[in-house]
Amino acid sequence: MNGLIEHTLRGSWTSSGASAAPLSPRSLRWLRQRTGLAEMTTPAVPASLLEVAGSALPEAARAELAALIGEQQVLTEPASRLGRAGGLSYSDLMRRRGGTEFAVPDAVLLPTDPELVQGILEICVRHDIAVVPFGGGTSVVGGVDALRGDKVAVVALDLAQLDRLVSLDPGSRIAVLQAGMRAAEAESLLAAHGFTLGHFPQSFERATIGGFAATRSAGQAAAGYGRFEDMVESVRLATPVGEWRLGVAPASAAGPDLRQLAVGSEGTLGVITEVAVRVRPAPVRSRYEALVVDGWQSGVDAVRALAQGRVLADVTRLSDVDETEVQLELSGALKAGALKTYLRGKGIRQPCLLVLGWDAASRAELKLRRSATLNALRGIRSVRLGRPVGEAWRSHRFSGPRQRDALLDRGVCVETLETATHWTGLSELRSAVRTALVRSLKVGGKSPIVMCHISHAYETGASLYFTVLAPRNADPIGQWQRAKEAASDAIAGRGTITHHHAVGADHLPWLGAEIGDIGGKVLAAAKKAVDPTGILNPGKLIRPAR
Ligand SMILES: Cc1cc2nc3c(=O)[nH]c(=O)nc-3n(C[C@H](O)[C@H](O)[C@H](O)COP(=O)(O)OP(=O)(O)OC[C@H]3O[C@@H](n4cnc5c(N)ncnc54)[C@H](O)[C@@H]3O)c2cc1C
Repeated sequence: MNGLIEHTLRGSWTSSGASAAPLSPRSLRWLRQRTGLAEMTTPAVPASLLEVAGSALPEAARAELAALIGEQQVLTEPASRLGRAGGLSYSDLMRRRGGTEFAVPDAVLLPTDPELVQGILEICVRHDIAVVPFGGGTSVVGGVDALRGDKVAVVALDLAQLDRLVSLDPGSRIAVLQAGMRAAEAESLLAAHGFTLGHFPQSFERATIGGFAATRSAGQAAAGYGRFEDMVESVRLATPVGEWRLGVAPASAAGPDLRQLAVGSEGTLGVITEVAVRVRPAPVRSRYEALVVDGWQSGVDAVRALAQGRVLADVTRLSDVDETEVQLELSGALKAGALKTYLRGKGIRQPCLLVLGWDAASRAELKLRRSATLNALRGIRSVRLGRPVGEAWRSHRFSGPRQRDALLDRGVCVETLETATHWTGLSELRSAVRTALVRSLKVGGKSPIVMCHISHAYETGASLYFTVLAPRNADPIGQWQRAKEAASDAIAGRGTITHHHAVGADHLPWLGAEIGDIGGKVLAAAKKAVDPTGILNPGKLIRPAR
C-alpha cells in the first residue's frame, strides 16, 4: 500500500529535502558568477506555520461520506488537507515556502475500491461539492489545485489506497492496475512477473498510473515504449452519471476512440479507477552512452535522422549548449574545463550532449539496434564520450527534483516548461521561447540561464523542454508568472501549449489557440454529458458551457 506520508510531503521532493542532492560550493560559485545570484539561504517554511482555514465541508455530507468509506478515510484536519493542496510546480513550492495564500481542500477522501469512488461522486453531486482527483500530486500545471468553482466545498479524492495489480494476462501482455498505484511500485510488481511498463517520467517515484492516464504523460524512454496513451488498452472511470468502461479490443473502428476522451481528461470527465496497460517483457540487456555533437542545429539534424530513419534509441535526448554546460558544471562528476578543452581539440566548439539508451531482449538485438542508430549518425560530426557519461545520466535520471530542492533553498527561481512542434519550425520555436524567457527574467546586465533539450522525437517533429535558472526576486510567484506568460505567448500558434505536462489551470488561457472555439465547445458538451452539475475538477482543462 502507498505510504501516506509521501502524499503529505509537499514542501520538497523527498523527506531529506535539499540535502538529498546538495549543491557543491564550486557549483554555487559558478551559478553566482553566471546569473548574479545573491548569497542567501531560503529554507522551506514548516507546514505547521502555514495557516489553514477551517473545513467548509457540510456536516451532513461528511457524515454520509464517513458512513460510506469509513470515519478514518475522511480527513478534515489541517495537515492532511494541506498535504493535498496543490501540485509540485515552482509556484506551488514557493507558495508553501513564502506562506502566500493558496487553496486548501475542505477534506481528503481515501476510498479503497472503485465502487466506493462511484459512491463518493453520488454523494458529492447531491451536496454540490467539487471533487479534485488526486494521484501523486505531482502536477506542475495547477491540475490538483483545490479550486471549488461555484460549489459549496471542495474535496481532494486521494486514490493512494487504490493500489493493486488487479490482473495480468501474460498471453495478451496486458496488466490491469488500479489508478493510485505509483509508477515505481507498478514496475516492481510487474518485474516480479518478468514484465515492464517502460514508463519512466522524472516524477516516476511519486506519480501514479491514474495520473499518467489523466495527463497523457510521456516518459524518458517514450521513443522506445511509447507515450502513456499508447500503453492504455482500457480504462474504468467513475463519473457522476455512472460507471464508464472503455476499450474492449486492441483496435477498433467503432467510431471515434472514446478511450482517448478519458485519457487526458485531467479529472474533469471522471475519476479513473483502473487502467489496463500494455506491458512488455523486461529487458535483459541495456546500454546507455553519450556523444557530443557540434551545435544545436547539428544535433537537431541528428535526432531527426534517427526519428525519420526509425532507428531512435529508446532514450534519445539532445541537450543544447547551455544545458550541456550546466550538466557538466552542476554534476560535479566530470571535469568540465578539461572536457571542453578536449572537445575543442576535436573541433567541437559548441558542445551539445546526445544521450542514447537501448533496452533489448538479447545481446544480439541490442547490437543490431545500436548499430542501426549509430550508422544513421555517420554523416554528423560527433565525439563519442562512451558509456560512463551515458550511464551517469541513467543513474541520475530521477535526481532533477532533488537538485531543485537544493536550488530553491539557495534563492534560485528554477522551473521548466515544454512544448512540441514540427521539425521545420522547431529551432524557430526554441529561439522564440528562449528570447521571451531571457527578456522577462533579465536583471541588470545578467541574463538567466535558459536551457533546452529534446527528449521526445517523432518522424514529423519533436518536443522542446526548457529549464530556467534565475535569481529569485522579491515577488517570486509574479516573477515566474510573467516569464511563463511571455513563453506561452511565444508558443501560441507555433507549437502545442503542452507536450506532456497537461493543461490544468495554468495552460487554460492558451488552449483556445490550439483547439479553437469548436474544440472548447466539444469538451464542454462532453463534460455536460458525464458531469452535468460540474463537480469534477473545476477550473481545469474545460471551461463550462455558456
Ligand atoms: C519533478 C517533476 C518531474 C516531472 N516529470 C515528468 C515527466 O518526465 N513526464 C511527464 O509526463 N510528466 C512529468 N511531470 C508531471 C507529472 O508528474 C505528470 O503530469 C503525472 O502524470 C501526474 O501524475 P500524478 O499521479 O502525480 O497526478 P496528479 O498530479 O495527482 O494529477 C494530475 C492531473 O490528473 C488528475 N488525476 C490524477 N489521478 C486521476 C485519476 N485517477 N482519475 C482522474 N483524474 C486524475 C488530477 O485531478 C490532475 O488534474 C513531472 C512533475 C514533476 C513535479
